Amino acid sequence: MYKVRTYNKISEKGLGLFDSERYNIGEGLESPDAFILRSQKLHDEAFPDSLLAIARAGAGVNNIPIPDCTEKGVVVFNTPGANANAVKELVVAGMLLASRDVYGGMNFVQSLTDMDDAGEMAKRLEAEKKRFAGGEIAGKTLGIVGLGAIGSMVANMGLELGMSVAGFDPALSVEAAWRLSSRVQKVDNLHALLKICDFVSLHIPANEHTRGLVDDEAFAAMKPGGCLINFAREEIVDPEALVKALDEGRLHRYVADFPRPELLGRPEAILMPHIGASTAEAEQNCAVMATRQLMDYLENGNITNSVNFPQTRMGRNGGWRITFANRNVPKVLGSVLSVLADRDINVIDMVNKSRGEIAYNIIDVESEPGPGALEAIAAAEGVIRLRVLPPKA
Ligand SMILES: NC(=O)c1ccc[n+]([C@@H]2O[C@H](COP(=O)([O-])OP(=O)(O)OC[C@H]3O[C@@H](n4cnc5c(N)ncnc54)[C@H](O)[C@@H]3O)[C@@H](O)[C@H]2O)c1
Ligand SMILES: O=C(O)[C@H](O)COP(=O)(O)O
Repeated sequence: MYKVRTYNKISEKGLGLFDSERYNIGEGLESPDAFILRSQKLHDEAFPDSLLAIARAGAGVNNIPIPDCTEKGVVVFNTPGANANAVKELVVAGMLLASRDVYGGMNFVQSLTDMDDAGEMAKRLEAEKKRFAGGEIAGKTLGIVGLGAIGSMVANMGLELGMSVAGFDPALSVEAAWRLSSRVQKVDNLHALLKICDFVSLHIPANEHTRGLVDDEAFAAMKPGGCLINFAREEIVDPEALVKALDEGRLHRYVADFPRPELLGRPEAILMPHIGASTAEAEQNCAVMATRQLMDYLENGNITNSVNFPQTRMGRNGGWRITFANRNVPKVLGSVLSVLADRDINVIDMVNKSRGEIAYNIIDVESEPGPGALEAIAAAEGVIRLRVLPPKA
């Protein structure tokens, strides 16, 4: 029986895929094989020795201590693209809210509780509506920082809304490039992008390279009166520089999914409580993808969409399956194969993949590897984590 500890609200559409005969799923389970979670911060949590994998039902993994996981051989998965449409749709809402005072206008209407004559009310609305006038987004320039799963969708959507679109991404993946319209102008540095855009939307991960990326210099480079949209992560925007840019009127609106106390009460700040991925569809997509990836890893050792381990898959062929993670240095695989050869354990098929300092292997063998073989493999220099899985048709 595998044990999967859950955190946060994970859609039942995903959790329901775990077969209750083989999986025990729940909050606070002791000695879990895996965690499944959303934004739960794990940096201060002790990891049980039993932990093999963490599935993040979502995109951002800055809530997980990835280097520690890698060191311990814990595979971390995320669900690329599964919530991208939900974020894209909220970016449209953000741009509209930044351009027109929809929120102020609605609040004004709801404040007229003392009026009971429809005719009088209509006159008052017509007289006051000029206070809530705005601009259109068609014809404006939208800049996207990060053209991955979300950024590429936002870019294409900008074109459909009649905007000019420019994008900056120094590490654009081939798949993202295929998704992107050829009408998106590629810009080769952040400040050049900021200079030409009326709206700038951030779609990059929070990491050591992006923390504080939007700083005083970035705000100074921005087109005066521009709007910044942040559905990526709070820490990408330097808070002091942001407040200064709003105070000086250089930044017209800050639309963000990550409110901070100093922004409360400021009409230029349009703030949401981290709801970018909070749609039924996105929650289901993420939970289903995370669950499938986790089950395939626990039952077959296959790795799909990991953020710290190489993509590694091999079909089952009836044999016993040995999987192990190792430091990516010479001779480790050779030592393991020698252990098997010395015990006349025949290899049916194998795959060896590496990613930076880590390597991962799947070796299918004809006969069950006994405790002596497994002890010798686990003791081989460089081996971090070993598993053995029974045959499966
Ligand atoms: N508000 C929400 O609810 C919500 C929902 C989903 C994702 N997110 C955030 O959005 C981020 C992006 O999500 P995604 O699914 O598009 O991820 P993704 O991995 O598909 O795309 C990220 C892109 O950013 C690029 N990039 C990285 N560093 C960059 C830099 N310094 N400058 C320019 N480009 C850079 C990468 O090359 C990649 O193409 C996530 O990491 C997460 O933090 C927030
Ligand atoms: O990175 C993500 O996928 C988003 O920030 C969504 O986070 P959530 O799953 O906690 O809503």
